[in-house]
Amino acid sequence: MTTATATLADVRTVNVPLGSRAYDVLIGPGLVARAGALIGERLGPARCAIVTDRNVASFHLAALEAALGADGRLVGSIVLPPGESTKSFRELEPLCERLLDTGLERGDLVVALGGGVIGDLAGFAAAILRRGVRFVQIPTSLLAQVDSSVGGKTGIDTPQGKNLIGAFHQPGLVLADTDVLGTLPERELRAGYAEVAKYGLLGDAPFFAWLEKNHPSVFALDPGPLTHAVETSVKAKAGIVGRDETEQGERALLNLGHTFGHAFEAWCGYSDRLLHGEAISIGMCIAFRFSAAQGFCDAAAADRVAAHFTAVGLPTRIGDIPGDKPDIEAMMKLMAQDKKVRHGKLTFILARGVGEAFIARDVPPDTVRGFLAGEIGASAGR
Ligand SMILES: NC(=O)c1ccc[n+]([C@@H]2O[C@H](COP(=O)([O-])OP(=O)(O)OC[C@H]3O[C@@H](n4cnc5c(N)ncnc54)[C@H](O)[C@@H]3O)[C@@H](O)[C@H]2O)c1
Ligand SMILES: O=C(O)C(=O)C[C@@H](O)[C@H](O)[C@H](O)COP(=O)(O)O
Ligand SMILES: [Zn+2]
Repeated sequence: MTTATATLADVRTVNVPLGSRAYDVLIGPGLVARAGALIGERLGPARCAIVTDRNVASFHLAALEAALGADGRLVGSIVLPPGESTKSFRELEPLCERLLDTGLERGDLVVALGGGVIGDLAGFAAAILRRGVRFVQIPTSLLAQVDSSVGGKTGIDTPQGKNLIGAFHQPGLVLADTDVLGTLPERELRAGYAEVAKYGLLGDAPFFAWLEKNHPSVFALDPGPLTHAVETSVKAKAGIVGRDETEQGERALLNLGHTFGHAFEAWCGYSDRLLHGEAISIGMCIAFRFSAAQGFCDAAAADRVAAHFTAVGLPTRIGDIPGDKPDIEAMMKLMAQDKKVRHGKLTFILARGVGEAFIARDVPPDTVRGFLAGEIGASAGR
């Protein structure tokens, strides 16, 4: 599914400025077919082990194997089950052993070909294999192209909460081939769009306004608007990560909607019932409604956010989650595991308006409990 006629002139490059660990994110068509040469130019003659999932493999693995096999650098491909539940200890252990069986050395490369699940899992395996081997991200979902492949957060989920076991481990290169999005299911495209909109909501009001107008072209995968949306997102993330790699401060803004959203995902058992992007769509709407309830922003801003997510077909309320409704005490327990908790206090990303998110470190649990109980109550019978 790559464009044979695409040239490197169509490719945008965003640098993630991390000193000795800086790397490029290439965005554009035809990158999978050129992966061998692009990796060779930037990372030298390393050998590669591909990690992917069954869905992605069925469309794109042969092309990547051909690209990496051409110059003899491919040592093997590992194909895992698709879905969030793959981001687990259950899959991590055999993955590490299979990677060791390929004989991959520290200077070699784990190549993650897939969405955020494969990127997070394979990146974490690379971080702990032989105490750290290099890795390359080839993100194949919209979510992975705009968010998870950039910034070095890797890890797995546990019943206690999302991404609670993991490491910061930066990739050496990211190849975001926009052609591969052509095979992504519509629901996954929508879920990834929630993270695109996040960049507008957290710090770029003009970008959010652009999305309100241009979202049909993004969903149609029109190359110009699609590349603009991916590049704007990656630039925003690269800037934040470059200033605060390990989330001591500003990086927490990228967590807008996630304290609520992660708790919903855990409640749903990390299943297809609720995708990550859907969970954070609801989470961002709640964060804006909560901000309005606390007097930080106008109710009109919260309405505007929900109206846009509704327009693109994303869920905005707890009542949009299929099945039984979350239990408030279970939610509070899950949110208490959030990695932003400091001295036992919950941290939320709230907003003064569209494009004006801020970090609120001192939100009293009872205020959150009361508000969220109201959101859950309002969803009853929906
Ligand atoms: N590390 C980070 O900074 C970061 C950022 C955001 C999200 N995440 C994590 O990313 C995960 C979600 O990622 P996701 O939405 O990509 O989910 P995913 O990896 O499960 O991919 C979505 C689905 O689409 C399929 N798919 C992917 N690319 C395809 C393609 N081109 N053609 C056909 N099918 C394709 C996959 O097989 C899967 O079924 C979550 O675990 C989330 O926590 C991490
Ligand atoms: O890169 C970041 O920083 C983010 O917060 C991006 C989020 O979209 C992503 O879901 C991330 O995995 C959440 O991180 P966590 O530290 O809350 O697990
Ligand atoms: Zn996210």
